[in-house]
Amino acid sequence: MSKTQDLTALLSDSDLFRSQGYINGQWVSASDGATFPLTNPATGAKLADMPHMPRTQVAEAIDAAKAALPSWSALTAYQRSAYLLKLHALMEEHAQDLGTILCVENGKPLAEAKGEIAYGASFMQWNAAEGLRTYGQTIPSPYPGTRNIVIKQPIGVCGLITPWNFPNAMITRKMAPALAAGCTVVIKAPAETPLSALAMAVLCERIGIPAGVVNVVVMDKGDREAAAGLELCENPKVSKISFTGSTPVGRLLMKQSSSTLKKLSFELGGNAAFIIFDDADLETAVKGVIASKFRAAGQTCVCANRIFVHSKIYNEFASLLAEKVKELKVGNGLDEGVLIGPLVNVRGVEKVERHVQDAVSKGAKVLVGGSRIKSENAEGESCFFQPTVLVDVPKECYVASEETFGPLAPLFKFDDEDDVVNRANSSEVGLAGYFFTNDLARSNRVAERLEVGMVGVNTGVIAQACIPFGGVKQSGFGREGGPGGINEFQIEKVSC
Ligand SMILES: NC(=O)c1ccc[n+]([C@@H]2O[C@H](COP(=O)([O-])OP(=O)(O)OC[C@H]3O[C@@H](n4cnc5c(N)ncnc54)[C@H](O)[C@@H]3O)[C@@H](O)[C@H]2O)c1
Ligand SMILES: O=CCCC(=O)O
Repeated sequence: MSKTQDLTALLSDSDLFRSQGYINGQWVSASDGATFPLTNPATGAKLADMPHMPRTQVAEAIDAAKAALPSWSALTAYQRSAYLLKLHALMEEHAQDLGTILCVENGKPLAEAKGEIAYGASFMQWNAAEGLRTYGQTIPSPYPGTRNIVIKQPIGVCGLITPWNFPNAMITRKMAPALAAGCTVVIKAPAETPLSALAMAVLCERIGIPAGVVNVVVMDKGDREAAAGLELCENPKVSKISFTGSTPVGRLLMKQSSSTLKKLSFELGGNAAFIIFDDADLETAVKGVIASKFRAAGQTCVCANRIFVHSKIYNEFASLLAEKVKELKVGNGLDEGVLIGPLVNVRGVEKVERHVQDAVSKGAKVLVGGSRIKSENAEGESCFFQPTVLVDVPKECYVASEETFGPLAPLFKFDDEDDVVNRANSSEVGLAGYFFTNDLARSNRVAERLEVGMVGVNTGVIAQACIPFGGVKQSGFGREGGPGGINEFQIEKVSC
């Protein structure tokens, strides 16, 4: 029988732990009592039995959001901004508890989880301010005696579908601009990390956000998840879907939303190229790779996936990187000094293993790591994989074309700028790209040529609430954060 873990024992405010959904200001179980077990990926211990909600409850949440819309959208921008600033303050106050919940359900180390809470809170702060600046326009008219006035209005009820890899920040990145704009929301929490979503609902309830403005529905992966997606896409009361997740699910949601022609913004998968030119500062580049590749154990959409190193510095760079990667301590995210936690589930481990085995079978060599880690106290199968560096990786292998979503750094060799930019661009997705160089002219040239939405120049860290976040090609469309992020949740209306 599997062990259970009492998460409340780790919290100073145990009320933040909730294992029911939140609909119309009420904490509710699945209407038919169905549940699914939520487990800690580091230990396999059961954290809670979560509600496995049917489609009818998603429809109820949509009804609640629709009913709450008139009064929420009628508040002044200043009143909504004040709510967001309160949420920001509460998130900072409860960072330790929110970080602990996130660490235990997702696996990322506690310090990193608390960093995510600060990142998540920054979307509240940014959008509290942006909500005050959703300016309209007056446009000179060609007709005498008239003027054209453009105002911005909330788009309406928004369905927010988010992934498990940033259980807090992917929600706040959508919810904050939606609420600031005057929209109400139904959040479909990821099955792997519902507790962080529900803890945010607790904070909303505490600051008096009215019933129905924020709703959180929860269900396991599979049929009910697909039914929830169908309801959100097909229900005419929902005006907008904001989705972060994989490209295949994005394609499906787009198809499903065509019946009601919803406004969509999609932040989908990536396959970031990380290019190190021969004039780069190697110590800085190594730090950049570690930051980009090993954050969240390699489970971020903007992770370096294909690392291209100029042949003149290839061996030196590989050994510097290997030295640092060997030092990364792997373990339970609650333990002191741990920098790499488990992957979110065994499927994630199997994918990394498949990418390593495929590359090695085609001639790559393992410089560091390369295997699963057997975890002595884990129940069932271990979710830990060694941080890995592969060298001499051939062009034709899975890791060159698929997102690994794990702690695997494959080093490809290149000789020529044109060739490496073409290889970087030879992907059907285009979310983030990175390069390291000390040549200013090249820096401008390569940044413009990379077919992605975001470029890191001499840095492996790009995430900030104040910049437009999003991709091109099959990484999706729409931008979150930045000055335009709130526009995704508004319509422009003209009166002439
Ligand atoms: N571009 C970005 O900003 C960004 C950020 C984080 C993650 N991602 C991408 O997300 C992927 C990893 O996350 P994942 O495995 O959870 O992705 P996923 O697409 O399987 O799931 C994402 C969310 O969609 C839900 N979902 C799945 N099928 C659904 C359906 N039929 N209807 C409605 N909802 C459905 C899931 O429950 C989850 O809440 C990676 O590809 C990663 O690159 C992108
Ligand atoms: O996984 C994708 C989001 C990562 C980020 O916001 O930096």
